[in-house]
Amino acid sequence: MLSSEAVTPPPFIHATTKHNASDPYTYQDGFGNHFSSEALKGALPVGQNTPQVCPYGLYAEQLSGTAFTVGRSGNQRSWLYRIRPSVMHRPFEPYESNAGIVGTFDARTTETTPTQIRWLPFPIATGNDFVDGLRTVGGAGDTALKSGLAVHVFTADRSMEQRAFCCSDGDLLIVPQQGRLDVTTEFGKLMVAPNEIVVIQRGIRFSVALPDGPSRGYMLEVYDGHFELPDLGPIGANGLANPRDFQTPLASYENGEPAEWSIINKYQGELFIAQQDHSPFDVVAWHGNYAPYKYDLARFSVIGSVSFDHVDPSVFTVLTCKSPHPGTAVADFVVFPPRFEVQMHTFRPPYFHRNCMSEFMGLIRGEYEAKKGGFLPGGASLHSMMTPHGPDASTVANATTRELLPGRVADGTQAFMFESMFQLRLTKWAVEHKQRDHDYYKAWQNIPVTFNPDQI
Ligand SMILES: O=C(O)Cc1cc(O)ccc1O
Ligand SMILES: [Fe+2]
Repeated sequence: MLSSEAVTPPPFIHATTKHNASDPYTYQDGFGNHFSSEALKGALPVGQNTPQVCPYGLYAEQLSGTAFTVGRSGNQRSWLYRIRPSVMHRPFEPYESNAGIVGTFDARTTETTPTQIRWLPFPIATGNDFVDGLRTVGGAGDTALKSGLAVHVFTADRSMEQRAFCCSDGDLLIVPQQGRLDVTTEFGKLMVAPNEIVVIQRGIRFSVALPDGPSRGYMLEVYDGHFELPDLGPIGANGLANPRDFQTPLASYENGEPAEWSIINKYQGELFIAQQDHSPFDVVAWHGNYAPYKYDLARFSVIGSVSFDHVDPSVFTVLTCKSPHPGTAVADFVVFPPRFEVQMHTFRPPYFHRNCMSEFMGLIRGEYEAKKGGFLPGGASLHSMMTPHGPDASTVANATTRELLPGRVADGTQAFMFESMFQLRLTKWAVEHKQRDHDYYKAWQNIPVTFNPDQI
């Protein structure tokens, strides 16, 4: 029997929906909705997108997230009503201040190895904002052909000031690990705490302030498609990440006073900068279904085995970016949430595995259930395609000898995985990083041989 003492309270759900339009961190709930939002009453044109003159003298601008002719169920676009059209900027020039962003993954710029790789926590460098503190760990494919993905980490101790970033190469899924990110976007503001994620789609301008000081996190970039909720199959209509828990900002704008702003644009894997004399966050109203959103991982409704065996981690998929191959993702964002474990006569930890997908993992907090040390918050691991991996020796020793009482697993922790059908190549920065743990292979060397042919 499960005694009440043995039960740790369920995870605390901290983000509450607010409907107070005077609070800039106010959200609209839902995934993939056609939202409408206006910061000034009457700013959204009624019944048409492009009136001859828009209310309040605003300019209409469409942001297309899919080709015009994509079918209705997949078509994504928004209409923005702004003080100035975003074309009012001076020409883009190469941006030289961050050479750590990589967008081509060939043998000249990157390296590869099938060895299991782990990094101890990436130290937070000083003097960088979110853009200058971005480093590409690895990736695959080609932005120009809209095929592939990149994995980045960021460390920053300065807010972006009068600087906006935009990624022309793909959609960004950002996972803060330390310190909240105060994200101003063209669509409004989002406050994103560790254990929450934010998705900012291709082309959307945003700026990151750091209300808690130094910050660190991970970023997945997909060069094609958009994130969607995974199908639920026999699970039914509810569970995993529920659509109503995704939150999109309400319109909020900065006034049109002249001020010098920089737009830093990642285009074809390279950074460019353009100057303009006004804030890019001058959108007074918008409508559409192409807009950033955040999600609190504590709201994930966990499915698992209640009888025996370890279920594949696909049941922990929060978001997926599908490829043309059914069931095979360009990238899945998977979490390992706190939950009950009740399986009988079962080796309960993540099983030993060789996968036809690449597995990049990070840790937001606590200790991952398969690694008792070495895999630390703010660090990362990569188990490449067909590379063997699994629980470390001490986890195996415990899992094979423990009494299988019902219990809690992973309380207070949150690990995640970017799982991809692509083979990742690593940047020199990642391969040569001083935090790379060259002893990682030792995690598995002391697994005892328990084979006994006379046992039965
Ligand atoms: O720890 C890992 O590498 C990820 C992982 C998790 C799991 O629950 C099952 C298999 C697996 O590879
Ligand atoms: Fe695996």
